[in-house]
This record gives sequence, C-alpha cells and structure tokens, in this order.
Amino acid sequence: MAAAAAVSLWFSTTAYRRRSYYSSRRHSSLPSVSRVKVCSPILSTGIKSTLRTRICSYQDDGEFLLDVESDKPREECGVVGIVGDPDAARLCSLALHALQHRGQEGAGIASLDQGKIESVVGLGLVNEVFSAPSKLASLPGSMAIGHVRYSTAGAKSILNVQPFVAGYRFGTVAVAHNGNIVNYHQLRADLEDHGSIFNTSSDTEVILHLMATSRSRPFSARLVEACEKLEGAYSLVFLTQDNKMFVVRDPHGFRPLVMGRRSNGAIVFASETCALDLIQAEYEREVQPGEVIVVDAGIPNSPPAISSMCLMPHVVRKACVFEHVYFALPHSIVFGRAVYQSRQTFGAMLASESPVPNADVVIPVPDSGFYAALGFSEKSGVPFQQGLIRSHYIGRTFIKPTQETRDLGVRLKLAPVQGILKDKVVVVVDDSIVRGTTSSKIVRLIKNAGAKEVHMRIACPPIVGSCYYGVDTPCSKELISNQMDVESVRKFIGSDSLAFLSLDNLRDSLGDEAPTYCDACFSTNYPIPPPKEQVPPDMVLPL
Ligand SMILES: O=P(O)(O)OC[C@H]1O[C@H](OP(=O)(O)OP(=O)(O)O)[C@H](O)[C@@H]1O
Ligand SMILES: NC(=O)CC[C@H](N)C(=O)O
Ligand code: SF4
Ligand SMILES: [Mg+2]
Repeated sequence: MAAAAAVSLWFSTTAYRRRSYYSSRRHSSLPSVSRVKVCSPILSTGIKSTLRTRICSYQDDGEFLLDVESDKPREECGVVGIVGDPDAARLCSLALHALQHRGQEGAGIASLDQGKIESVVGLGLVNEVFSAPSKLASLPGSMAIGHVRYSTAGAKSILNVQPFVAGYRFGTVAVAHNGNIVNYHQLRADLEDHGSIFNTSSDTEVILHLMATSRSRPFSARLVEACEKLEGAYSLVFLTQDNKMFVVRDPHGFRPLVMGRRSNGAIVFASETCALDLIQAEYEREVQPGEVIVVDAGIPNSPPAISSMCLMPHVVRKACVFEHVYFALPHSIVFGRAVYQSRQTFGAMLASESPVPNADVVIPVPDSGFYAALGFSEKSGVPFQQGLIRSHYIGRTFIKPTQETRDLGVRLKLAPVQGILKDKVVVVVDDSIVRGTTSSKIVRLIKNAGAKEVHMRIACPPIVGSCYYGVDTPCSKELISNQMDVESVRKFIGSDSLAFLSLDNLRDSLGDEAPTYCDACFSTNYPIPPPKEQVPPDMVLPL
C-alpha cells in the first residue's frame, strides 16, 4: 500500500503558532558496527564478568547483542517535546531532569528559532550537560525536543547522543527516540547497499535515512512509510524546519509517551507524566500506539494546529510491564495506570501467594522495592519498617559498569538498621532480581546485623529473557533466573526462603488489560521475534 494511502485521519483541532529554523550539528563517520554485546555466563559460585570478549550471538536462543563494553543491565531513554512556550529549551531541560532515571549516559536538546534548529548534546547527566547558562541560552525559540540516553544500540559516545539533527532534501529535522529497532542491522545493511553513509552507530539513525530516501511527500507520509519498515519499539519526537513537531509511538506501544498542556497553552510530550508535573503541564492523554501526532505551529496568526493519524497495521498493544515493575517513577501514570498502585498491588499479591507466617517485620530494598513492600505489609499485617537506609550520594547500582563496582555500590548505598533487624524474622521485598548481586549483598548485610531469618520476596516473576524493545537488560546468560531455578537462586543469595510473584498473578493484577502488556522478559513470549543475526568473530572489538 502506498505510504500516503496508509495514513488515515483520526481527528484534527486547532490551537496556536510558531516559527522556523535551520540545522547545525554534523556527525563524523563511525564503522558500520562499532560494538557487539558480549556476556559472561553465571557460574554456580557467582557471576563471572571477566569473559567479556565472548559473543552471545551463538547461544541456542539465537541471541545477538550489540554492546561490547556492556555486561550490565541498563535502562532506556526519555524523550520530551514542547511547542508554544517562549522558554521551550529551559522547560525541556527541567522535563529531562524529571526523566533522568530513564537515561544517564547523555542528554541533549534541539530547539527551533527563526528557521534554524540548534542543538546542544553531551555525555553525562542533564545538569552536567547544561551546567553552563550559555548552553540553554544558545537554544532560543518556542519549540524544542530533548532526550536522555541509555544506549541499546551503538556506543556510549557523544556521536550517538540525541537529539540527532540532520539535513535532507527538503530541509532539516531533529529527532529523539526511546526504544530499540529490532531489524536495525538489516535495515542499515540495505540502506548502505543503496549508498547511505551513516554518521553514528545508533539504531535511531536508520529512521532518518528511511525518511530521507522515501519518495513520498509530505513529511508525515515519509514518516509513516519509514515506520512501516521498522520492527521494534519507538516513541519518537521530531522537530522540522517548517515549524512542525511530529510525535509517533510504535503500533505495539512498547514504550510510554504522553501529551499534556501548560496553562499558557504550550503543548508538551514526554515519556512519563512526572515530566509534565515538574513543568506544570496538565496531563491530557497518551499518544496512542501507532499514532502520529502533528503539531503545526507555522500557521500565520493562529495557534498551533494539532492533527492525528494512525500507522498501519493495527496490532494488539504490548506495553512494557517492566515500566510498572521498575523503570518508571512511582508518581508517574504510565499506560494509563498509576505506577505506585501497580507496585503496591504486586506486593499485596505476593503476600497472598508467598506469605511468611512467622515474620516480625517487612522491609523494602530502597528505593524501588518500597511500594511493593508497603503492599506486602498491608496485605499480610506484618509491620513495615525501614530496615535499610539508603545513601543519596551514590547512584543506581543497576547501571554501574562492572561487577566489582556494582558489589561495592550496594554496600555504599545501603546501611542496615540494627535495632529493626536484630533477632527478627525479616521479610525483605524488592522489585526484581536481575543478576542477584543486590539480593545476595543485602541478605548478608541483614544477617550481619543480627537478623534471625531473612525471607526474600520479589515483586515480579523471575527474569529469564533479555529485552529487545528498548531496555538494555543483560544477555540471558547473565540473568540469574535464566541460569538457575528458584531454589538455586535462593542458595546463591543466601536467604532462608525466596519467592517471586508468579506470572499468573502479575497478569491477574493487570486484569482485562493483561494481553495488552509485554511480559517477554518473564515469559519469553516475544511480540516481535528477537533478531537472529550472527556476528562474524572479527567484529569483536578488544576492550
Ligand atoms: O539483581 P541485581 O543485578 O542486583 O539487580 C536488581 C536490583 O537492581 C535494581 O535496583 P537498583 O539498586 O539499581 O536501583 P533502585 O535504587 O532504583 O532500586 C532493582 O531494583 C534491584 O534492586
Ligand atoms: N534506550 C533507548 O531508548 C535508546 C534509544 C536508542 N536505541 C539508542 O540506543 O540511543
Ligand atoms: S521484554 Fe520485558 S523489559 Fe522488554 S518490553 Fe517486554 S516487558 Fe518490557
Ligand atoms: Mg533496587
């Protein structure tokens, strides 16, 4: 079907106005595949992280991974877009602060003013990238998009930090992407066969090339045509030279994306509602899976016009349930559900499913285990206490680069409260187990503090599969629950008992919506088959 014909109009409303731009940033060339992801297997004695040059791609699950320097689980990205506020770039930077938990490798903002798109990108946290006031001052205009990055494809390099700004036949475009394109390598190879020259090693760049090489017009038709070739997860915001913002969510709707409005009428798009809250934008609705929203701020003397189209074909939504388990902030509404309540429900169901009859106290593993522990305590009637105190001067251990620093990170981050734990039967609730590092350290900490028994309760099912849709979890051989059964994991972490929320109960907690959630990392029911590519040995880079 022709791309233009694949666009069906949903609705169209009017609202305000805006200006124009022109591009700036150039990218230097990188090799077509700069890294491959390697992993080391979990051994019964612990997690071995030294065999970092072994390729995962020949595993029996056909796994192909992309990141040579990463034997770690990572998170995903956050995107934001603002139309119609004279302070757009500054608001973007605040919104990115709110989304910082979604990506800490790099951050950037692109703004549009008087026919030019300017961008500032950098490695590190938002406040590091924008520490100099001159950075935001160099981003004038009332339209802007922003990004915080955790790479799923392509190196942790300044070249891959978004927004990307690119020139093509009809002007300049900036893009920010949360997600992961599963057929990226195939698409890239095809594009290169036809002469495309890539400037980055990020999957996001194929989207720009697909749009640039499309014969369709206008931009929205190019975008739809490009999206029809993509398999995988994409929540995208684009800024174009003709004062338009385009916002897209893939048909499965893996990653979240919401729309809100400020009291001055400015329209805001963001990965999570916590970003809307911070910049005082009122939540209006989700960007629907498969929806393309166009905000045209270039209509003289009128407010921006908002129109909406849908991508073909329609498929069942597969929203990422792990957003509710771990990733999203608890005060966000994600996929129309309050994250805080989801976690409390997971904890309550866990309490019914795997009670600890003689327990004296329920304690959370801070921070993200907190809400499930509350639910567990409420349901079981066992008192809730904070038996572990978190230092706020150390980052998330989930994202530390080596096993050694992750181990130390847990001890630096959490301190036991002896008065709460000594001589007690303690239920410890965490949201998830990935490699088992956190749980094993915590059990030891609590036992050393004098606890009589330690019972670990995990408010999600065992993670047995890697994610291909925007969360850079470790390859499956590094997932402790992929390598061991529950009893072996219990022995590994050293607790007196261990129980996970069952997949059935996780699904029950989602009610009628359960089939509209992806739970592939727990069930291995992948909505889009994982890539099967194999990497030639000569593509393994030395560390
Ligand atoms: O089994 P592991 O490989 O140790 O990983 C699992 C842990 O990682 C995450 O916490 P993290 O400490 O990263 O961050 P948090 O403070 O947000 O919970 C998660 O909440 C688990 O506690
Ligand atoms: N985690 C993400 O959403 C990353 C976006 C994109 N795949 C990248 O690697 O930059
Ligand atoms: S595989 Fe897991 S982390 Fe990835 S989208 Fe599905 S539920 Fe989310
Ligand atoms: Mg944690």
